[in-house]
Amino acid sequence: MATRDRAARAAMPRLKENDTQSKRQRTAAGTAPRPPLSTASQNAAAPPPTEAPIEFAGREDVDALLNEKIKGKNKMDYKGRSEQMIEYIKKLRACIKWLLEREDANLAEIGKLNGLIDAADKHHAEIVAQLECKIQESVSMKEELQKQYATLGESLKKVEAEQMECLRSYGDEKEARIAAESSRNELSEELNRVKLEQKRLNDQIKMLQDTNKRLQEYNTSLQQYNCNLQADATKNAETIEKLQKEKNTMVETMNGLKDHSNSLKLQLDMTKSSQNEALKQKNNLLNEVEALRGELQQVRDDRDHKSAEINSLLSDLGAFKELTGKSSTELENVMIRCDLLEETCSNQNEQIKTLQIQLASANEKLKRSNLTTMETMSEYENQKRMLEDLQLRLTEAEQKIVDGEKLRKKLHNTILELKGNIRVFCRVRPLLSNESGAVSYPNNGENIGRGVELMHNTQAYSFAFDKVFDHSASQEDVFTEISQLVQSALDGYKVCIFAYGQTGSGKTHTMMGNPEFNDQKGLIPRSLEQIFETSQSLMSQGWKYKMQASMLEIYNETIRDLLAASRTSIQDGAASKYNIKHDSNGNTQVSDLTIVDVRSINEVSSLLKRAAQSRSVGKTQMNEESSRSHCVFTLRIFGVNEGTDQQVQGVLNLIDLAGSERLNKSGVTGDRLKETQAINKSLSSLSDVIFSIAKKEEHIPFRNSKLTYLLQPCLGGDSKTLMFVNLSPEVSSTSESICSLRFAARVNSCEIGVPRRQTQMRSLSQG
Ligand SMILES: Nc1ncnc2c1ncn2[C@@H]1O[C@H](COP(=O)(O)OP(=O)(O)OP(=O)(O)O)[C@@H](O)[C@H]1O
Repeated sequence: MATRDRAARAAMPRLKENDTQSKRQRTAAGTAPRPPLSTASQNAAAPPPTEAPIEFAGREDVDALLNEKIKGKNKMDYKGRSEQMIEYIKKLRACIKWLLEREDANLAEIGKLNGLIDAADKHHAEIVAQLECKIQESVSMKEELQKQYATLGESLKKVEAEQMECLRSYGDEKEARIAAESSRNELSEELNRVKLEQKRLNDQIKMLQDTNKRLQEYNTSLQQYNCNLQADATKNAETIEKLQKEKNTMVETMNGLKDHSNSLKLQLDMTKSSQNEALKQKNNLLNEVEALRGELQQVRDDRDHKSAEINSLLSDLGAFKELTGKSSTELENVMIRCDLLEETCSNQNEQIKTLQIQLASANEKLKRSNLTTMETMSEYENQKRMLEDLQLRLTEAEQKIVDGEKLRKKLHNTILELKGNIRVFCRVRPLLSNESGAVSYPNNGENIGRGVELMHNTQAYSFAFDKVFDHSASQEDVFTEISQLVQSALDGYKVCIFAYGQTGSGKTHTMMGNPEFNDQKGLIPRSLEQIFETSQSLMSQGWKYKMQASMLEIYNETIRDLLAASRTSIQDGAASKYNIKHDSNGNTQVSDLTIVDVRSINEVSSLLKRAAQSRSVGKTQMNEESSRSHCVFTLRIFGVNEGTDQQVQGVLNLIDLAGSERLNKSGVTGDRLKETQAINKSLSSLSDVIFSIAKKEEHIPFRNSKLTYLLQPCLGGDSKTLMFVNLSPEVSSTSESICSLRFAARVNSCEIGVPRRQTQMRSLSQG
């Protein structure tokens, strides 16, 4: 069969090859025109053409050649016929040659193709052998698989039997497991409960340990801080005292020198006037001497004249005596006259001598007064130089004091900045006449001035803060402690001071006091006075300040503008205005809130009066008491130094919080209950915020109340915050006081971050 295929395949290419060949030749004939085969017959009469090669394109040409007929011009044209015959024979020969060539080419092609077919047959035989091997393998594999299938069938049967067994035992086990699981659930619930309890206890322990650790650290840092502060304060006080003494001495010396200089000036003036007098006298004397000299000359001339006269008279007399012998009386008269003249002459000589003596002594006096004047002048110059020297030293000493003060301020600020905590001061108000006290203070140990102790149900409670003011502390004492903090608002810090405590514990007294009386003024009026005074004194250093004040009240979570111009707008406070917004710099804006530019302390005083009036109007309108609302006074300070172009922007927030008493103690109902709940909500929001900050939680719930949202930049940012915890010392308030103190202690341990000063260069901010 294979041989038959091969023969058929060998025959097929041969025919194909002929076709291909003829096609190729036809294509070649198509592209290159060739002379027609009947050329000879057509040109029989023409002379025989030069031998052109005869080409065949294929079978058609051969058929055409075979069908060609030999025709003469007539039957007798043998010559023409024989020529055509010769031509035809030539063509036949060429055709036979072409056919032979084609036969050779075809044979060569057939040989090549037969070689290819043999190779393909060989390859085919190999593939067939491989396939047969594979088939053998598959058959043996199939047998193997059939055996395995049989074995697996048996195993499956066994497994099914086992599975049935297992299902039966699984049913039993399931029941047992359900029972075990229920008991396990019970146990795990118990375990979870125990774990939760353990976690809670661990947290509590950890918290206590943390608190303890922080308290210890805080205590150490406070001790360190205290020591440093005390050392600084002592050093600064010593330096200031020394500088003050030096300044006083200098001032005294300068005053003495000034007196001395004044007396010297007086003396100099006197000397000058006496010198002028002497000069005048001297001139008079000189004039007199001149006159006397003239007179003397006159007298001398007179005398000479008289002497000449006498001589002439004497000669006349002698001549007369000799010649005429006139009477002796006449002679005597002449003699008397002569004597008189001589006497006058000697008198005048005397006078001249006296005058000369007088002149010499006047000259002497003049010389002496000139000398004294010179001495006085040089002494005056010395004194003047000394005075200038002292003034220079005084300026230097004053500069040193200013520098020392600056350094102290800087150190103080650095300490506060490093500490980063909310500072807490405690103030205990005095007992009223009918009250008995439960508060005492440590009188030895490290807590002097910082500790406060309470007795409650025979148990003692001790607390320590940054400072404790007992009942005897005056408004001024309290202000002295916070004046530096207030001062830093002028330096560009945000400062927030708030008073916390139960009703009647002295918050309003501490914050506002009675501005009408000097010794009863609270922190707000005192701070404002200090800020205005300092801003005035800083003008000499090129600082110019602009201040803006606002004052609001938060009552039942509603803001009321205490500086609004009219009563209506105060009532409007209940509407949806007064939205609180904070910008990226931590500055707070309350929409529609009245902001007043204040230029003097008098303006602030009238503002405070206005606010107090608004509060009392609010009180009667809403039937509330002062203690039921939070009162927030804000002073914004914008400072620019004309010399250095430095700009600062500080804020001072002074807040009198609502009373912090608990509901069960107040025992109130109705509107008062609503008020108390609102107060408790905002104060508990305040404590939530502070404790979240203390725990460094990611989310601080500032937005939970208006108060905390308003204070957000002060509590959660870079401001300097101080809390006053006010206490009522009477026994009945002890439990409320302990609550306040516990809250204050936690606040005290709260780190809110490092205070940041808001300052920039004017050119930058304006560019
Ligand atoms: N340190 C003090 N020295 C003298 N008197 C004080 C002192 N502290 C408070 N008082 C007086 O105690 C009374 C209650 O004080 P104050 O009104 O300031 O308390 P409060 O805490 O502001 O109360 P409320 O929460 O009701 O506003 C006032 O008469 C006040 O003058």
